[in-house]
Amino acid sequence: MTQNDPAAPEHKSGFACFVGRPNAGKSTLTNALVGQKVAITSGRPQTTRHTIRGIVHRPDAQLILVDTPGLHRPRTLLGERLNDLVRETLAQVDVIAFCLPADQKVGPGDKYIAAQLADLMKGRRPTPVVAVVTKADLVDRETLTKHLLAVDQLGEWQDIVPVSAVDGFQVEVLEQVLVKHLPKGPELYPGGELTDEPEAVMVAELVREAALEGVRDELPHSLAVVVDEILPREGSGNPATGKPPLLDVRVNLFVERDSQKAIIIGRGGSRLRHVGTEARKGIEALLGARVYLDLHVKVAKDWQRDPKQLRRLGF
Ligand SMILES: Nc1nc2c(ncn2[C@@H]2O[C@H](COP(=O)(O)OP(=O)(O)OP(=O)(O)O)[C@@H](O)[C@H]2O)c(=O)[nH]1
Repeated sequence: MTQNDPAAPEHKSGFACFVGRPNAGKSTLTNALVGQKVAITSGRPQTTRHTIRGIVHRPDAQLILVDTPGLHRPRTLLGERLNDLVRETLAQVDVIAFCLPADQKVGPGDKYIAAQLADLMKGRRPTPVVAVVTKADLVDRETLTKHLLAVDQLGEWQDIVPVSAVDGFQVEVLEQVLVKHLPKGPELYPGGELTDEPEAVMVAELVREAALEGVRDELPHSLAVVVDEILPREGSGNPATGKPPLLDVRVNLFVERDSQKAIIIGRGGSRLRHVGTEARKGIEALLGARVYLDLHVKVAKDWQRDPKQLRRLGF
């Protein structure tokens, strides 16, 4: 069947959104579907702060993935804002993928989300929900079967799909299932475009990822990263030869306490230098140019609880 075939199914397009408790594998799955690193994964809970879209292009469909922060019980003002953001997103998408990791029993966090989704499904225009059992590679067949049954009991899902983003198991099947729920429609984004996030947000995410690598405790919730400026350095680069300019990228890392600042910076600044080197590699790949990365660590006391600070930091 060709695209010009009158019997060919019409093109579909729309939005899918991933929800699930922190660390459920939402970002990794988004990346596996889109095939490029657009959302950060740091191995720590609640690191995805921004709604990042990846786009799956197919001849018959365009699937736009909205990767949200985990829907969780709010403990702080930041938590409440994140939940509002999630609910707003959920009401607007065409299909929701509820991620539940196969290597963890269905717990209170999952039940909380299931209850929220059940509420949403009672609405006038209920959004279909597909349950996705992630990290299938981490468990044996028997455990997976038991888990699928437990997930089935948890709510009224349109489909239940086990996947592994790491070995690719059933990732295509999931894509198929999500596309099935999209309405007929034209391409919403021109071909080839993988994300519509502003570059600055992606640069901030790369720095955040590098800064969180290997640090335990409170830090994931207490670190906000804001890109101050991205400027081509004067006199660098040569349009005639196609040599890209050197970019000066200035980034602020906000923590809540002096002790956290010390953790980020490390002894004699060694850790921050390492963070800079790691983040720079990703930013150069992203922007396709050489980068001079200037990192500044600042203390913004209790920023998670202060509405003014939250606004200033972009939440
Ligand atoms: N073995 C295995 N590990 C996975 C898989 N998917 C994700 N992980 C790991 O699980 C951890 C969490 O994955 P993320 O994709 O960051 O999870 P998330 O749901 O986006 O997390 P938050 O942003 O905190 O809500 C990371 O260490 C991933 O490498 C998978 O299919 N198999």
